[in-house]
Amino acid sequence: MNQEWHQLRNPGLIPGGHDPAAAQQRAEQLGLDRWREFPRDQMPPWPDYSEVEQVCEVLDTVPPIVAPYEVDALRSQLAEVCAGRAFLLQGGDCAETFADNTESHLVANARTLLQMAVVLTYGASMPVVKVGRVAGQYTKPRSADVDALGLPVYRGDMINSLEATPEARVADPQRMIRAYANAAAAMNMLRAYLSGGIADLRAVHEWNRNFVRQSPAGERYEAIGREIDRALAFMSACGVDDDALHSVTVYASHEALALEYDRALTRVSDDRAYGLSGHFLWVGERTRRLDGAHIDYISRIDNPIGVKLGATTSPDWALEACEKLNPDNIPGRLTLITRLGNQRIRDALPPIVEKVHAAGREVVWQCDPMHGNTHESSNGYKTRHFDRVVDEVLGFFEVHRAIGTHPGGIHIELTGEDVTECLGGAQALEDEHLSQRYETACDPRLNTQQSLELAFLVAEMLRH
Ligand SMILES: O=C[C@H](O)[C@H](O)COP(=O)(O)O
Ligand SMILES: C=C(OP(=O)(O)O)C(=O)O
Ligand SMILES: [Mn+2]
Repeated sequence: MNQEWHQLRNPGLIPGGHDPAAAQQRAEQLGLDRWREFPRDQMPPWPDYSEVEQVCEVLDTVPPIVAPYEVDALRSQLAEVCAGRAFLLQGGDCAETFADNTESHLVANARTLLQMAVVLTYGASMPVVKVGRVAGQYTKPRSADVDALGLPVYRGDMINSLEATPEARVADPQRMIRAYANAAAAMNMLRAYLSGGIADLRAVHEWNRNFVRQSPAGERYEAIGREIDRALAFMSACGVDDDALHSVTVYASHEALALEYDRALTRVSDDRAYGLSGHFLWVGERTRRLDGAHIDYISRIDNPIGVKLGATTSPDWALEACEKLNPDNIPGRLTLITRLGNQRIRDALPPIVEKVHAAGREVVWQCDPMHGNTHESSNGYKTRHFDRVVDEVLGFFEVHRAIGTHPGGIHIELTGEDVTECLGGAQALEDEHLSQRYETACDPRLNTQQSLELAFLVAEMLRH
């Protein structure tokens, strides 16, 4: 039975139980452990590597967080984005934490993502592929090894604790097991809830109507809100199948940073490997050296993958990354996530896009308007201004429209809670408001209102 199931959906997956010797042999053929030989930035300061290895032996045999056929489905959907026929919305916490891995937090984030997706679907008149930074976003690359208090820096709940004591900041490999358990629980809950009513299009639209009613900037968004009302009424009059409007797929993504974790959750088939710690894995700005461990690892798995491109990226580098990460030029395989900053995007993005495009490289272009727009507030908070976030997305659309490429998607750090971490937006948050609810474990996230406002603004950009 088990064997038939695998063969039906994934011809080639090792059927039935687990054969460590066969798996190891295939892993060697696929080079899945070559990353261990390469330079590795942001290496967690594990005090005792043998404990890491013991933990990985456990993770080697656990059931994966996601299924191979879902990974394949996401790649196909991203191929549609690549072809200009769909839009990618990716978002969630900068850093998930074990403490916040609760039903209410997961639902709030998923709901916000779905609300944004409805608005964007309408604005783009195309399907929106929804990807959460969820069920595994537990590691953080950092700019410095020590924090403001002189303690070893917090590197995400998979590695150490945010608590400000020297003991809590020691990297603890057992945390990978807790991260796995939390990721599995999150994915389990999301799958159930997303097909159990929270994604119902009419309910999601009703929440958006409330947003429009309550937002100080609501008037500006009323027109789109009313148009969506009419579209829904039309669909319902046509008898559009209720089920189709009731359930939604949200894929899971995280930064592939703690490579031991992602490697241990990689499963091998005869001819390919799936990183099953999440559907979509990306390599961050601080770990993207082409001769490094992270790029090598993601180059060998079959998932859709991404790489962040910061302000120092040259067009040649971007092209080389495409050749290395997507040698067969498979549409949907590679997403280039630019995070250049609103002041740079209009100058820095065109040569990158032109070079990659002229070479005929298939990529999804995605804009992360968060990480290039971070500054310190007058009262010492790491923050971002909503206007700069919006302006970077605007610049992204301008550049792609001018070149004739598809502005494929956005990548946002957000939460479905009313935190006060980013400035501006219709609530006009200012420096003095930041202390009210500054709850992030790492970077400042757009709150619910700011996220929805961004979605309405991007919908306007998509329509023009
Ligand atoms: O999420 C991104 C990075 O981890 C983060 O921006 C680095 O932050 P730091 O500069 O506070 O270390
Ligand atoms: C670390 C991140 O981004 P970047 O690598 O672009 O700085 C992130 O997405 O949280
Ligand atoms: Mn971040």
